[in-house]
Amino acid sequence: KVASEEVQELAQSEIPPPSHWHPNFSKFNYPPREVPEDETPLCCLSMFEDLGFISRWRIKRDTLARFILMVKRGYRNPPYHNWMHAFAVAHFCYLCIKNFKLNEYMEDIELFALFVSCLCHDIDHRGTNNSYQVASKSVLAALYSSEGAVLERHHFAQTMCIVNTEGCNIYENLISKDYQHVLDLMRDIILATDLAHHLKILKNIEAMAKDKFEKTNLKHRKLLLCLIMTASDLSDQTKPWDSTKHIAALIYNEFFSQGDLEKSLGRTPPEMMDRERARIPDLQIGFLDHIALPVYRVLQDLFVEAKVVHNTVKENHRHWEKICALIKLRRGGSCEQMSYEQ
Ligand SMILES: Cc1nc2ccc(C(=O)NCC(C)C)cc2n2c(-c3cc(OC(C)(C)C)ccc3Cl)nnc12
Ligand SMILES: [Mg+2]
Ligand SMILES: [Zn+2]
Repeated sequence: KVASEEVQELAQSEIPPPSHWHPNFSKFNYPPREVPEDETPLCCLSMFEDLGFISRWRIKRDTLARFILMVKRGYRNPPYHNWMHAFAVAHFCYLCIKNFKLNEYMEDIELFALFVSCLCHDIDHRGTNNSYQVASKSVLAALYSSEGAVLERHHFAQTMCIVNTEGCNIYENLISKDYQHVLDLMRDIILATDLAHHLKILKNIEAMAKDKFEKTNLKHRKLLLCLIMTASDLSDQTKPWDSTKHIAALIYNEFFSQGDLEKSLGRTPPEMMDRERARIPDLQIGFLDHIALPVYRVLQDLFVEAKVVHNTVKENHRHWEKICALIKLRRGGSCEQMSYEQ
C-alpha cells in the first residue's frame, strides 16, 4: 500500500538532527503539529535516530521507512484521530524519554515499544468512540466488544498486521526473547490508551508516585509506561492556548459528527457529542479537571521537569474559565455566539 519510490526516497534520505526541525524541537514548548505533514515521516526518522533505536535494535533503513509509511497510511482522516495526532503523541513521548531521562527508569526495550506504540496507538480510528461501536453494532464491536476496549484492540491488531507485512518488520533483528517481549509490551501499552483502563489504574499510579519509584519493580515500570502513554495521548493540552483551542475545534467536530450519526440511528447522543446541547468551554473544563490535570499533576510528582508541562495545562484551564465567565456575563449567550478569540 506504499509506493516503492516513496520508500526508497525516505530510506535513502540523510536523517536530519533534531535542530534541523526547530531549535526547540526537543523542548516541551515545541508544538509538533508545526511540522508539515509531508515531512513527518522524515521527522520520525530523526526521532528514532536521536533516541538511538536504529543502531541499538539494528533496524534496516528501508524496513523502517516502509514501516513508518505503512503506519501513516493506516490512519484515516477524521478531524482529530488522524496521523498528525499519532505523530504529535509520538513527539511528546520522545520529549519525555529525553527530558525525564527515562532510560534511568525503564529498560531500553520498554522505551522502544513505548515510542513505536505512540505512532501506532490509534491506527484505523474511525472518528467514533467505543460506545458508538457497540451502539452501531460495528464489525469491530462484533469482534471485540465482549472484552471491552474495542477500538484499542483493533489498533493493536492493525499494528500487528503491519509488523507481519513483508519488509515492514522493524523487530526482525531482535533475538526471539526480545521479539516476543516487545510485542507483549505494545499490546499492553496500546490497550492502556482505553479511557476506562486509564481511569481504573490512575489511583495505582498516584500511589506509586507517593512511594519511591523502583526501577526493579515491574509493576512500577508498567504503571509508568501507561502514564507516559496517556500523557502523550493528551499532550495537545500541554501546548500554548492557540493549539489547545484548535484541538478543541477538531475534537468537537469529530464528536458532533458521531452525535449526528447516533441521531440518524434514532438514539440520543451524550451531551458532549450533541451539537445542539454541548457547551464546549464547560465540557473542556470538566475534561481538564477529571482527565487531563490528574495526569500531568502525577507526572510532575514523578518528574520535576514536568512542572512546566503541568503549568501550561493549568494555564489552558484558566483560559476556558475566562471564556465561561464571559459567556455568563452575556447572560447565557450560547457558546456558539461567542468567538473564543482572547
Ligand atoms: C481535548 C479532549 N477533550 C476530550 C473531551 C472528552 C473526552 C471523553 O472521552 N470523555 C468521555 C467521558 C466519559 C470522560 C475526551 C477528550 N479528549 C481526548 C481523549 C482521551 C482518551 O483517553 C485517554 C487518552 C486515555 C485519556 C480517549 C479519547 C479521547 Cl477523544 N483527547 N483529547 C481530548
Ligand atoms: Mg485511542
Ligand atoms: Zn490517541
